[in-house]
Amino acid sequence: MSVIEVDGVTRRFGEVVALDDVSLDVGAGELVGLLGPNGAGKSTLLSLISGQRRPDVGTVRLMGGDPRDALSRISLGITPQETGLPATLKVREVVDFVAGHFPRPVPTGELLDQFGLTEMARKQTGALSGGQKRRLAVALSLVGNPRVVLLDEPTTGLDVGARQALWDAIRRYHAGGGTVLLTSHYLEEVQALAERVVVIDHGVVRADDSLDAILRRVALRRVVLTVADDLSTWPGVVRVEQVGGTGADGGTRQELFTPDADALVRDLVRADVDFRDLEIRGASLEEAFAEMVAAESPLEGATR
Ligand SMILES: Nc1ncnc2c1ncn2[C@@H]1O[C@H](COP(=O)(O)OP(=O)(O)OP(=O)(O)O)[C@@H](O)[C@H]1O
Repeated sequence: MSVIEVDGVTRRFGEVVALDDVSLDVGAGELVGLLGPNGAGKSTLLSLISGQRRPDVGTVRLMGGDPRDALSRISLGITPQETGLPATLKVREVVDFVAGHFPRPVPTGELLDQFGLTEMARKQTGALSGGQKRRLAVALSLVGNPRVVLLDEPTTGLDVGARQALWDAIRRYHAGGGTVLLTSHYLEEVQALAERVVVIDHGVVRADDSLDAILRRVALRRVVLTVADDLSTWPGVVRVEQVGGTGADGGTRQELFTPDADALVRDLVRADVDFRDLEIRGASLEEAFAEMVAAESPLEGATR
């Protein structure tokens, strides 16, 4: 069953075409990563799915109904990019307040526990750090026991530990049958969580496929080894990146990009090149993304 159905949707803001004939179907229980550079149209798409805006052309269905109808949204949780929390309410009070709007909320204590917020339950939200506020904002999207959640850059601004904890919470929700559509500028976040990736750029869907299939589109493999020789002009090596300093034996850790890792390794062995600690890696989502979106795309530095 489709939880989200976006069919031939165009949305303009004046002269700007934020979404251009976008179609997207998300089935129950899917975890979909929506990836795109700044201004690609991701937030606009989420705002149409959550009924905050209407498309100019095309249709959007949420749980089979009109997302502008409150009944369709009863099964929806959402964490927007920026969340305004009432600064003088305590964490527990905010959770209770939001829970009060839903027929089957997650018990407040349980939710606080899941998101590591128990110790700050009595703190006013105005006294929380940016990362704690973000955790609370994502927790609030799940308080109503939703069947689907829309997370707009859920872990922006979080440190590594807090991000991992949030990923675990998202995974748990998904493992329990929940449907997730998340946007992220962190490619490793999409790679870590999503089973399916939708790449959007300039309002157009550029790719919509399983994470594995998207990664397979990138032809290059990475052969990582420590070697003293300069292999940048070796046949079959497209590019070399140095990934570590020079060791006592004169060897440096190098990453060789090649279309055929097997052939390259066979050649190196045949030529008796003295390498060690060989590793072969597939493409990263970052490389796949760069191939799909124009080189001058403003996503530079997106893997912060
Ligand atoms: N309320 C608005 N008024 C005018 N233009 C808007 C409005 N909201 C979005 N836009 C424009 O629509 C396009 C898509 O914006 P959107 O916020 O959906 O992109 P995004 O992919 O979410 O970007 P980011 O990653 O920076 O959050 C941009 O060109 C943006 O300037």
